[in-house]
Amino acid sequence: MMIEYTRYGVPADRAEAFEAAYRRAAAHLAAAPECHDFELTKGDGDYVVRLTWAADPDGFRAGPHFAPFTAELADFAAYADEPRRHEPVDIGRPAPTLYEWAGGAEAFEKLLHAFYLRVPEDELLAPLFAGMDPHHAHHVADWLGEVFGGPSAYSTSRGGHRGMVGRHLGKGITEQQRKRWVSLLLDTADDVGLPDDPEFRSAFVGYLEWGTRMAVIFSRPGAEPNPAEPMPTWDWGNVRPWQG
Ligand code: HEM
Repeated sequence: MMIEYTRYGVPADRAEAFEAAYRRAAAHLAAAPECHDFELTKGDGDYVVRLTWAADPDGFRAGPHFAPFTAELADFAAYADEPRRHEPVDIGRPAPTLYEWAGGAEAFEKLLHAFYLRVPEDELLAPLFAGMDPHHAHHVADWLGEVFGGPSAYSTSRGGHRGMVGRHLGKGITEQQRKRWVSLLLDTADDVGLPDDPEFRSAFVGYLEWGTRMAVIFSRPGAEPNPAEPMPTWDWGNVRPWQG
């Protein structure tokens, strides 16, 4: 993840026009898959833009969203300093990751092994998984662990997001099968003792809803997922158990 900061020394009488221009420019950032997040902050006499890139920002500069983005800001380019590139520095976290809260690799292995033992017994899911790789449970445990803030095990060994998407192509997963996958996994989570506090479970279910709906989309005939899409990462939502 790379973060870019750009300072704009905008004169007070042009501040309103600058904010309006950035609001329009932001639509092009939002549409660019390389841009993970952005923020405009205002100080005493200047603005600072923070752009957080999920992928190489040079990809954005070579892509279709760059020209309309810069066009919106053309009148303000003279006020901009050179963008400064930063990388996050690990200074520890004030909070556990979802991965740590769940119980780490061991918890995900236990969950997925129990889940895929049940899958062949399920009339809706069994046909889809009939030719399943014998290490499937372990691979999905690596995937979930990485998404929830654990080590990059899936990216290192199975090709990251592109690898996972490729293994759903052409599977034609139905909405009924998706719902069953989620409900069977949640039942299994209860049975293996995954944390059941409301905060953890709401974040966990949030990811499962998103991830399974994406899996359905990737599995449709003729689906053409974007190979540049980065590995998703999931964090706590608005509620955190360790804050009491
Ligand atoms: C959050 C949702 C999901 C996640 C995280 C997930 C994760 C994965 C991963 C990581 C793989 C590749 C494993 C490998 O590297 O070998 C995979 C494959 C597969 N997934 Fe999913 N999946 C999800 C949803 C679903 C759903 C809803 C279905 C069907 C109901 C499904 C059916 C399959 C099938 C059939 C394969 C290929 C298995 C094989 O033949 O080895 N997935 N999934």
